[in-house]
Amino acid sequence: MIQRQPLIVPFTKMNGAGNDFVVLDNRFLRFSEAELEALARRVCPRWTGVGADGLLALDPPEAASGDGAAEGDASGGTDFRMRYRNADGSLATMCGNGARCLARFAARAGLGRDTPEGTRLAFMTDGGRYTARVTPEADAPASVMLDVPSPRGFGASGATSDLGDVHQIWTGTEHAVVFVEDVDAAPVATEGERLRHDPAFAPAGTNVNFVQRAAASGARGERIRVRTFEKGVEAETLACGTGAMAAALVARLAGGVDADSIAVEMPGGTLGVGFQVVDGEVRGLTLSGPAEFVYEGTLEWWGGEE
Ligand SMILES: N[C@H](CCC[C@H](N)C(=O)O)C(=O)O
Repeated sequence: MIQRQPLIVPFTKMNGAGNDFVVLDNRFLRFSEAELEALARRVCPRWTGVGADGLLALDPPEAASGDGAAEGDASGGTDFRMRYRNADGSLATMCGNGARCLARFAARAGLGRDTPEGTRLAFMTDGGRYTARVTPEADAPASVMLDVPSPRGFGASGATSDLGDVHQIWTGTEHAVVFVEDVDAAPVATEGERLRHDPAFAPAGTNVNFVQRAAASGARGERIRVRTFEKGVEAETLACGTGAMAAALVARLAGGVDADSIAVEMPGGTLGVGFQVVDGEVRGLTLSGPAEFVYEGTLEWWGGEE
């Protein structure tokens, strides 16, 4: 059917440490996966759209039978379903900063359970079931802590780089990690893009993180500096949550950083990564940091492809 009037779509602009998103309340809008893909390509470009690294949609919770990945958690209910599309419309199984922003959006919409420490929420994603805690609205600046399922697939990637070893780890989505002396001088655009397309990561591809360990020798190394080239944005972003976790974990497992709580400085802000390593296994992984509302607006949507 030819649509003669645009649909007026309310949206919220948010960011987590500069990783920015257009957020839709899809409980009411009910856009399909194909529509969300097309919408992401329409609204994420910075000159002709709103400008964002990705599109987030808050969907109603799925029936319990759909929550198969709930990891045997007897209390496996969820408050909502997260959908995420990269700026180019591609699906990412997880976005750490996006999940933190969507948790805050959901808490403000009245979802979750209020406790003295803030609002607790559970939600399903394409990367499994997550829980989050959003600090009370009165406690500015707001911070959101995400509890993250254990990472997988840590090891050598098979890709090579003149910069050194290329590690890989899955923290909800695909990540490569390369250590550098000076992250400010790292060739993020060129070497990041090359590794993103390296056959070792086909067919999914990978996000690529350049990591600088704490400079001072003798320091316990609780701080690292990271810049990330993101697939699906096909550029460096100001911060990446799953990338911060990948960088912190590889720094701990292979980078000589002896800490279970690592501050990850990214160009747009600092994210906190916590975990324990028990018998070589990572447990209790968390990601925390800011999640901010920027503005609300309305989009004109003509449907489908222009
Ligand atoms: N910025 C996101 C990652 C998006 C993942 C995406 N670029 C992909 O894997 O395709 C984060 O905070 O984790």
